[in-house]
Amino acid sequence: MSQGNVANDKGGWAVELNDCRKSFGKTEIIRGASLKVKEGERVAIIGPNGAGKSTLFNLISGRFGLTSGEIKLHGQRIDGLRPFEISRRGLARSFQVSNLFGRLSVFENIRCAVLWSMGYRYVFWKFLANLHDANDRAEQVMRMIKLEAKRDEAAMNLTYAEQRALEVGITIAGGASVILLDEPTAGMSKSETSRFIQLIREITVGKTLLTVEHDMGVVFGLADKIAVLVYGEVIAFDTPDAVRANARVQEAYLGSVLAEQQAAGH
Ligand SMILES: Nc1ncnc2c1ncn2[C@@H]1O[C@H](COP(=O)(O)OP(=O)(O)OP(=O)(O)O)[C@@H](O)[C@H]1O
Repeated sequence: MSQGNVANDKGGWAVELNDCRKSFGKTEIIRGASLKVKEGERVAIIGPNGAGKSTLFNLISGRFGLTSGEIKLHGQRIDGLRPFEISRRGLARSFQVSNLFGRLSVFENIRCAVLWSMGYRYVFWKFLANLHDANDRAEQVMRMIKLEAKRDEAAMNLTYAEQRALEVGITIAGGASVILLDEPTAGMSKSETSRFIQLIREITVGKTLLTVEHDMGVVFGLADKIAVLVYGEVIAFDTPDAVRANARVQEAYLGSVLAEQQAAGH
């Protein structure tokens, strides 16, 4: 692994996992995973089915508690915090399962996410005072995800790719600095995927991105670095070229996956 232990130029790591472990009952699923992600880096987490990728996301976002180890966001411990507390500290995640309000319009879906992130759910006078800011931010996000033309369309009437773009818009609506995307291109056609990757690239400029992904085309096209998770351990964390050339990764995972995806024309 070429991952150093010295913090980057900005003076810190965006996300740090130190010897993280997670058991469900007697089964240990995350088995001493460590990872240090620099500010502004785009990292793809890959690995076989059941390796623990989604579990790792659930640990980082606070949905699950750690069995042992520590997780830091911008140098501050976040393990033990609740998901909304972690989200207020600037980490946002998307879900594989749709998070949209089907009957609400594109604009309303985004504005809900903006207001939620501002924390004005219950304080009505604050809500009114800040509605203007929320509207501006929602308009801005809608432009970023290129759905201005669908502004008043109900989310349930969008195409699948548009719904996924809206999901990403909702994830970034609060202006989080660290974004976790769980299989963002799952279920998309090849052309939708390449457009979507470009979109993710644009909207995550200057942000730290962690993504779980099965499509190696997406991984190699998007990631600055790749973390390979096998049986709950990060066995490699390096640039795409170095990971591709890593014999242990080839043997444990990548060799068979690349052969399969090439055969399937991906
Ligand atoms: N809440 C839970 N309770 C018990 N076992 C769980 C729970 N969540 C996940 N697991 C188990 O942990 C293992 C890892 O699951 P996880 O979904 O994290 O893997 P993954 O790498 O994301 O897999 P995939 O690529 O198939 O999505 C699986 O064996 C799963 O059954």
